[in-house]
Amino acid sequence: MVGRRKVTADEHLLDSQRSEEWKQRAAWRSLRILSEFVDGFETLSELDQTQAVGVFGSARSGEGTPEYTLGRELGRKLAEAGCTVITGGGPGAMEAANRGAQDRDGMSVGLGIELPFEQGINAYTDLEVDFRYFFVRKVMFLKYSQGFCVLPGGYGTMDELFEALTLVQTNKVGKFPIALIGTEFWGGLVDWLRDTMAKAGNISYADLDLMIVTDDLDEAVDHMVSNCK
Ligand SMILES: CC(C)=CCNc1ncnc2c1ncn2[C@@H]1O[C@H](COP(=O)(O)O)[C@@H](O)[C@H]1O
Repeated sequence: MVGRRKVTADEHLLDSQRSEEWKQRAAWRSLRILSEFVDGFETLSELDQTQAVGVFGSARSGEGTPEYTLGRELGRKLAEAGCTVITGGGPGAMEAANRGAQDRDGMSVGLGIELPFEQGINAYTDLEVDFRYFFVRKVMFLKYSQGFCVLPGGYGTMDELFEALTLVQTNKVGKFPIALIGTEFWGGLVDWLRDTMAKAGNISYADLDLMIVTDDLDEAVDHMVSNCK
C-alpha cells in the first residue's frame, strides 16, 4: 500500500520492545486511555434513550458491490424500524449502513478508529467519535448497541462478532440479538462451528443458537427489534 504510515496509539501501547523510557510512559498512557473512555461516554450518552443496533462488516465492500447495496438497505430498514445505526465509521459496509440510515432520516453513528493510514470517518454520520484504542471502541459498541447485524467481512468483522458472542455466552450481557446476514458467506463458518467446534466439545450445541443466519433483512431487523434488551 502506498502512503504515509503513522505509528498508532494502539501500537505504542502494545509494543513491548521499546526503550525503558517508553515502558515508563506506558503507565502514564493509562490516563490517555481513561480520557478516551470519558470522551466516548460523554459524547454517546445522548444515545442512552435510543434503541441502537451495531452493524459490522467489511471495510472493503465498496460502493457498487452487492454487500454495499445490502448494507445500505439494512441501514434503511433499521432506521424505518426506529433504530439508531452504529458502525465503525469506516468505508465499505460501515459506510453503506450509515448511508442507509441517513436515507431514511435515522440516527447514524460512526465510532471511528485511528489507523496507520489516515482515512477519516465516512460522510454519512450524524454523530461520530474517533478512538485511538480498538479495545475502548469495542466497549462503546457493546455499551450503546442492543443488538448486532453482521454483514460479510474479514478479520475485523470476526473480531467484533466473536467478542459479542463471547459476552453473551458467558452471560456478561443479557438479551443480545445477533444476526449474520448472508447465508452463502456465513454458512461455512456456521457448519464449522457445529461440526468441528461443538463436536469437539469446545462450545455447546446450544451456543449455536446465540445467532441467526439469514438473507432476509426484514427477519434480521425483526430479530433486533423483538429481542433487544
Ligand atoms: C480499506 C481499509 C482497510 C480501511 C480500514 N478502515 C476501517 N475503518 C473503521 N473501522 C474498521 C476499518 N477496518 C476495520 N474496521 C473495523 O473492523 C470491521 C471491519 O473489518 P474487516 O474489513 O472485516 O477486516 C468493522 O466493523 C470496523 O469496526
